[in-house]
Amino acid sequence: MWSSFRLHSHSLCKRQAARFKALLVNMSSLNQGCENWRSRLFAVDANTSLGIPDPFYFTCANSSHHLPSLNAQEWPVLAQGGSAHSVCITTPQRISAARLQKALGQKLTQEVQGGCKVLRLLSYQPQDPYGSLQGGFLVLNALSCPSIQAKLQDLLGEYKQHIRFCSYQAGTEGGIWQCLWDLNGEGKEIERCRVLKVEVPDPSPLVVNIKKSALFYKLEAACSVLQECSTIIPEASEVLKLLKDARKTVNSEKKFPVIVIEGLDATGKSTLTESLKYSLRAELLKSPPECISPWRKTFDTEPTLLRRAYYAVGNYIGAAQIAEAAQMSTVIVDRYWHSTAAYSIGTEIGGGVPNLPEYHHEIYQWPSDLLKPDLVILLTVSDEERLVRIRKRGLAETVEEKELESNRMFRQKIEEAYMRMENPGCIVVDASASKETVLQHVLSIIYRHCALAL
Ligand SMILES: Nc1ncnc2c1ncn2[C@@H]1O[C@H](COP(=O)(O)OP(=O)(O)OP(=O)(O)O)[C@@H](O)[C@H]1O
Ligand SMILES: Cc1cn([C@H]2C[C@H](O)[C@@H](COP(=O)(O)O)O2)c(=O)[nH]c1=O
Repeated sequence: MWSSFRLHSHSLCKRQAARFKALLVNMSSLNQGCENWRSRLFAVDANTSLGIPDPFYFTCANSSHHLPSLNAQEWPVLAQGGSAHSVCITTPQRISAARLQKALGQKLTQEVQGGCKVLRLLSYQPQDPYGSLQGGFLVLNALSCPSIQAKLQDLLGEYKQHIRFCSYQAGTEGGIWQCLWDLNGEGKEIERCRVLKVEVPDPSPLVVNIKKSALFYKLEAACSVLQECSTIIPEASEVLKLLKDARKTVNSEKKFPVIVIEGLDATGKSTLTESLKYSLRAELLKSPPECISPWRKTFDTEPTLLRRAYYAVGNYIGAAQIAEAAQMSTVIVDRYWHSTAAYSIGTEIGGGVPNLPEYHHEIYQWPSDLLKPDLVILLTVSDEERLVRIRKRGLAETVEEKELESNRMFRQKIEEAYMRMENPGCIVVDASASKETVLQHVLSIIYRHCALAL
């Protein structure tokens, strides 16, 4: 890195050379602190609507590193005269970091328009992927726009204590350099390092992110998020209080079967579960449970970490109610863990089905401390039929439901995630037939699997 800087400095004019000297002084004082930053592994998430169908990965190191340098031609945006900048959120406190990620995402997409792509960026230290994960963004500008850096510095100035801002430049030797900027005052370059090629890493930062902040495989993990945010979102304490109450009378031995009905919205779950309730004289429960639904809107507008913790805790409150009800009758549940998992995975992995983690991956497994149903039915209908049903129904939609309506790839990804769930897996039922035919089909599956008399 040092020799490359020296080579580079030959062509610098006097003023630039003076600035460069100051930079080296800065670097030596910052070298210790930047060691961590330099070896980070970055994942840029796919975003089909922005024309990035697959995630891509890179790392940064000094020039003596053995990995091949990323060639400017391999980052077409730079090769074609565009620009690239990254923002990494360094706040260690996860609730603040999650809120900052959401606020910055909205700000960047609203304010940097005109050929700019704002992509989700995740990075970690390979020696400690879970402890060092950081969120952020990569801003790609296809057009040559010299003012973009100034605009970003201006936009990000107020967050300077909590972010690391970098620009990317094609070097004279054909490689790419990542330049770390100090956002104080006019902003100045502090350090630069080479951008190196990385194949798909294991674990992928995208999967680490799911396990850390989008899917909770233990009640304790989801509760600690709600506890941490209860000072800023009082509703979180209410949810925890209801959890405590619900679990006071937990019955672990079920006497009657528990049957879950899953599927994308408007596939006919409510219609079917109401009919099953009547046909089987069953108790009908829904996720999230009614007692916490007054706070659903609040959590739906919060960042992923908080929103998913709410749904996760909802499953455990639901589990206590299911266990109680299963003492007296068959229980039908409209959505449960599989919805929580499929929507989290489908939302947190960009692009299409090929980007999902492979079959039997740990993220498709059931949480060990959550009551398991005896049977899970997944309703599927064609895209066309589902849209007809949504329009006929005319209810308000969540952001995801709107996304599902407009984005076929997103729909396929969530449905595929449902199908990859294991222990228990889903039995897929084509629900395009009439309501009565679907009911009879599902009843026959229930009788077969749950040994109920016809
Ligand atoms: N088999 C069917 N054939 C035709 N229409 C149906 C069928 N099942 C349900 N519908 C209609 O489709 C619409 C959506 O059904 P329903 O509300 O049961 O879906 P849902 O899966 O519960 O949706 P959500 O998850 O969004 O609450 C309703 O208008 C319903 O009457
Ligand atoms: C239970 C549950 C729901 N969601 C999201 C997925 C959809 O956007 C809506 C559907 O809810 P509806 O009450 O069936 O209309 O909620 C989720 O993300 N995670 C969950 O656990």
